Amino acid sequence: MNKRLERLGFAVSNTAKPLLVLSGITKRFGAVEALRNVDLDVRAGEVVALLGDNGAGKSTLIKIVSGAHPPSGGSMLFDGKAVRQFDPRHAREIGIETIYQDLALAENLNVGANIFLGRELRQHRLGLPMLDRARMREEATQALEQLDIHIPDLNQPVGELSGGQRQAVAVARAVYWHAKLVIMDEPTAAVGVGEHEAILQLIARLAEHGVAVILITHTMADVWRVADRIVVLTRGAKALEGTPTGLGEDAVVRSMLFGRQQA
Ligand SMILES: Nc1ncnc2c1ncn2[C@@H]1O[C@H](COP(=O)(O)OP(=O)(O)OP(=O)(O)O)[C@@H](O)[C@H]1O
Repeated sequence: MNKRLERLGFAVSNTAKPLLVLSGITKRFGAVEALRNVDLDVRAGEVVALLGDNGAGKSTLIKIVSGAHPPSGGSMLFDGKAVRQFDPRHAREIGIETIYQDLALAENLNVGANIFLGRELRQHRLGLPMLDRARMREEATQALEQLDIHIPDLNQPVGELSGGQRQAVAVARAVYWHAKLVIMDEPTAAVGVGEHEAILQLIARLAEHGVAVILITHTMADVWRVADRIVVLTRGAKALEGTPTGLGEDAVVRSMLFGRQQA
């Protein structure tokens, strides 16, 4: 199975151990303690929904995993190695891609150019490095096919695509660059009903291909559709953890509102 995925170009992790292990993560912003002693494991091919009310600490936690903030305390292991360098470029290099709501796409460029944004393929012609547009287009097409994403005209500027298609381009870019963990921040927040479904299917496909997904969402129905596990943060601490069926929606919502004691 892993060999086949590797041939398809997916980054394959050792599934026996968790891919991401956060232990005792704490984050302080001056007097504000945004995270308190948070533990979190995520395995390859697993979709973990990270839930919590506004200000619970979800963004802070994913910013630590994606290298945007260093933690104030605690440790992070990724793919069996301790992470000591917290910067977004390093996170991407080790296989952690974060898809924020703005998707970080260049609206005026086409799909292929977006997949290779900042990491363009070049070829030498007459001794000069030139963009290899043909190869980028070919590889972009393959990256989309691997995830069963259909975009009729790859020459269209990304700004003209629908919200779901743009989300798919951002995911294809992550997978093309060998993401082992994809963090998605409210991916269905700004899309229509049909597109919403397509994004859920995309998340499920990522997991089928062995990619781990951390999903931040406020939409409970999405959690029950795609998540293998739920982690609820309340006021910076982990309040609840378990499978959707094991926990049940009432307990999850109560925990989001009231925290550990009352859940
Ligand atoms: N850069 C910062 N400086 C100071 N305080 C911050 C900073 N970032 C976050 N916080 C504080 O940390 C706490 C957690 O915020 P965070 O944005 O992580 O929550 P959240 O669960 O993502 O909420 P939301 O769903 O509203 O985005 C809040 O009290 C917030 O005000």
